[in-house]
Amino acid sequence: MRYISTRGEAPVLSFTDALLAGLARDGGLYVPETFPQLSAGEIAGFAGQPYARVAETVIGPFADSEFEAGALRTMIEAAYGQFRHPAVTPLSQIGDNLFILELFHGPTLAFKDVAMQLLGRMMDHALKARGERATIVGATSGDTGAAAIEAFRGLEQVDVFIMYPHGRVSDVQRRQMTGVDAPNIHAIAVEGTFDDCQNILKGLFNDHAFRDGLKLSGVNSINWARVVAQTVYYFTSAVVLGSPHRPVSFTVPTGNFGDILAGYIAKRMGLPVDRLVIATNENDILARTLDTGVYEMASVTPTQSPSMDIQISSNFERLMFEAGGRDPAIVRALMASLRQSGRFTLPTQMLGAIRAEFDAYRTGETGTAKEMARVFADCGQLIDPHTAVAVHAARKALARDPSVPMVVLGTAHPAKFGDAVKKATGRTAPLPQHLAELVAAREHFTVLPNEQGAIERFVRERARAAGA
Ligand SMILES: Cc1ncc(COP(=O)(O)O)c(C=O)c1O
Ligand SMILES: N[C@@H](CCOP(=O)(O)O)C(=O)O
Repeated sequence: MRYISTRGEAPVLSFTDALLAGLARDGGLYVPETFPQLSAGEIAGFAGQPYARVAETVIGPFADSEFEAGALRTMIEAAYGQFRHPAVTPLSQIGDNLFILELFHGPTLAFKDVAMQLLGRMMDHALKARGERATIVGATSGDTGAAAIEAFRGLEQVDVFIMYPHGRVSDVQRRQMTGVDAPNIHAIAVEGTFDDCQNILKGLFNDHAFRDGLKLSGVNSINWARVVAQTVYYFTSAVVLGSPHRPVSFTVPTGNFGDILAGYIAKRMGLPVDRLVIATNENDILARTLDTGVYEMASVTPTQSPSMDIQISSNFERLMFEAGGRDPAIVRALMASLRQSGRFTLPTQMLGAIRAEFDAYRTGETGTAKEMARVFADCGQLIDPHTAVAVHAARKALARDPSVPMVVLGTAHPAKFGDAVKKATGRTAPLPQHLAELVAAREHFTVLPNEQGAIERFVRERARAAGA
């Protein structure tokens, strides 16, 4: 399988090259040249299979022969052996035809672990095979950073630099990043928002001298391997609910658009997905875009679901590429407009193609808190504020078509957002023991200004790949 850039001006790469590259050199995102197809029979065969077996079948065609025989299976088994639930991503039911897909049973209690546990192993494997080192940079609103630090800490081949918005992540999220004392891990508190961190991240990749000198690599969902690993749980959950004989819809709490894009990819691979529902908090740029056709940035409002406090939703670019008939010139023009004026208008055909697959709903702060309280009152289940945003949206979507089962992606454990959960429900979700110890540990982090130059200097001084 070969990978092309959404902007059409970067080298075509293999899976492992795209894995190690992160962002394409033209500023675009890598996508596969074609989507592998799974037949109804193959999907039906997933019923009763362990998660790791399904992962091997779904991910295998994207990476095909790039790992030596048995290596992908070994990495997948090791990655999902880290999860605290035997089903890896179990489903629970909270209402008529309404289900939560629990994606938070990994080491850092968020859906990011599902992809990151595998990504860490694949990168380490590829780097060792090439005898190379890499400098991994990441931008996080809290969860990606913790998952990356957990997956990469102590690894010989990589140094990891994670930028997070100073003062805008939950206490547990911050301590999961800053409580790790490992020589290859660097937590950077940037004086800005998550969008600022992500802009700097893209700036680092677009500075080709810096990028090449440091052998830069990325673990955000701009990395295609992240998205493909997240595709697996759409298959496992839909099959439990009767697919491929029955369509299933999904509602996804959305920020950078990686998680819901994975659902779209699953559909393109043959999974009978009915609707894909984008759930946003008050930072509702995507809901506005689907409504009006205009993607227009506004300022970021801090909310109790901080991981979705975002205006630049990177993976929307991959969807625009698909919905625009894979024409990179259209994507380049729209992204240039965003850079210049903070907005773009989707061409009519592209907007129509997106609306044919996606719906979008916004949930405000009061609705989020009420939803946490309602799910607790109805089912005795604590859910985190990101999941609550999505349950609220899912109820609206279900009211329009109650006949299709709706799966809400439960993206974080309630204990990660203890204050918001307690305020809404009066209850405390206890942290698992291994995290209780970590969040009590001494914190290690550096506060830096919201300037690409300052981050470049910091990374250059500390990265072991510098000059390698
Ligand atoms: C808990 C949680 N929910 C939802 C999201 C949004 O996911 P995505 O950025 O893939 O849209 C994030 C961050 O990515 C998150 O950490
Ligand atoms: N909400 C995310 C933001 C980055 O998302 P990613 O999926 O692109 O890594 C976070 O928790 O950091």
